[in-house]
Amino acid sequence: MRYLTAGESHGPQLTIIVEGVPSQLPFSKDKIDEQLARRQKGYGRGRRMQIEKDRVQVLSGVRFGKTTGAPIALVIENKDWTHWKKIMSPDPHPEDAGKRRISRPRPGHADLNGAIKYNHRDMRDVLERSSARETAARVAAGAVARQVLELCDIHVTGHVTRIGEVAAERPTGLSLAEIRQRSEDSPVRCLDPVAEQKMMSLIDQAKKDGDSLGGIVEVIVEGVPIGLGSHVQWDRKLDARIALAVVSINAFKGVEFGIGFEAAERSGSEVHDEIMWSGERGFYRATNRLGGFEGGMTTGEPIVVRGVMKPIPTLYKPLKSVDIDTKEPFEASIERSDSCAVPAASVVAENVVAWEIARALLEKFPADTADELSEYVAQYREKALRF
Ligand SMILES: Cc1cc2nc3c(=O)[nH]c(=O)nc-3n(C[C@H](O)[C@H](O)[C@H](O)COP(=O)(O)O)c2cc1C
Ligand SMILES: C=C(O[C@@H]1CC(C(=O)O)=C[C@@H](OP(=O)(O)O)[C@H]1O)C(=O)O
Repeated sequence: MRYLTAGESHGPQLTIIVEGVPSQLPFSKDKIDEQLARRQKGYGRGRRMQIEKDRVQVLSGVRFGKTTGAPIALVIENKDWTHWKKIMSPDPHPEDAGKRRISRPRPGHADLNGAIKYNHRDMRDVLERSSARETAARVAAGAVARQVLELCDIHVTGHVTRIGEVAAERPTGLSLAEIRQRSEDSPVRCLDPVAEQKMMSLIDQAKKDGDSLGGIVEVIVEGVPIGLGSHVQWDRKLDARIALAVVSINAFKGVEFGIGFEAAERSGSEVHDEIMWSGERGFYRATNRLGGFEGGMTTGEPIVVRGVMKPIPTLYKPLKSVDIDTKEPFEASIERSDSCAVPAASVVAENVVAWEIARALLEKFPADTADELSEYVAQYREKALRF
């Protein structure tokens, strides 16, 4: 499977083309809309989310509720575009062109590097595409992948484990359904009600101070067969591909699996997951400290991956920067902005991870139809159990 996205933050729409989805897969537009709606929520989002109401249009590759095997073209409209038609016009000499030219780069955003690289004197030509509006498109692609995963009884969920200085570990023993429900009920997608309140106050304070906050999100995937990904070539290692997908989310700066960076502090006997066997389960692990991966392949234990998001770069609080025209320093660049988007980003993370797993699943079990795929997976699971 592969996909491409196109579209600017204030252009008419986001466009997604998804290819490689098997035919005859029951396809639900509502399930995509559900993921898009989840991404729009979250305490700390700015005014743009009150304008948008993301819904997908399915333009190809689906007929009478099932995939045909052809490329699936999806569109998400930007409602805000009506206010930006002139500024975003593709015409050579649009009326008002240049009126709102941006010459003041924000530290932490793509503005300055993109302007120099692509020779744009109006940094809108950079920020429109570097905007995390594009993550709506990635969520739509991920929501298609989730439908492939559901067919094979693989389920993905996520939650927030930190915002700023407030951490909230996942209580042990929660089922995936409970994690999903609790994070769904929380405005910051956090599983701990005490931490939730602290996170919300912290976001209120950051907003008041004209500042922003980052955090950490965790994604958990259950039902993954042993052996997705491969040790034989660097770019086939599935943990590495998931790491790329997570760090490619706007403002994400790092990723870890299982105990992650804590592995550096522990000795081997406190890190590696001992191998067990039972007739009922086949091979399994006593613990899951490595987060579901060894040798770039899934171990069959839940995949546990965390990503760290830096604070949002657009601030009301002045940060030093230099105007690209006058070369004079200035100290404030006021733009409408989110103050914390970690809860929304956890939904993006779930969906980009879902995409990578579905892709790896179809690499291990190449199938033209949904039936073939579920049959191959079931056969393999049986074989692995008897190994
Ligand atoms: C869901 C989401 C919403 C975001 N909202 C904003 C925002 O309102 N303002 C902003 O400056 N950056 C926002 N960002 C972060 C920027 O898009 C990101 O920092 C920028 O593209 C630069 O890329 P980098 O941080 O990955 O280097 C958001 C990120 C995500 C994932
Ligand atoms: C539009 C979305 O996120 C945007 C991401 C973003 C940025 O710079 O990344 C800036 C803001 O948009 P605007 O410039 O219109 O205020 C966010 O709201 C979205 O998530 O759908």
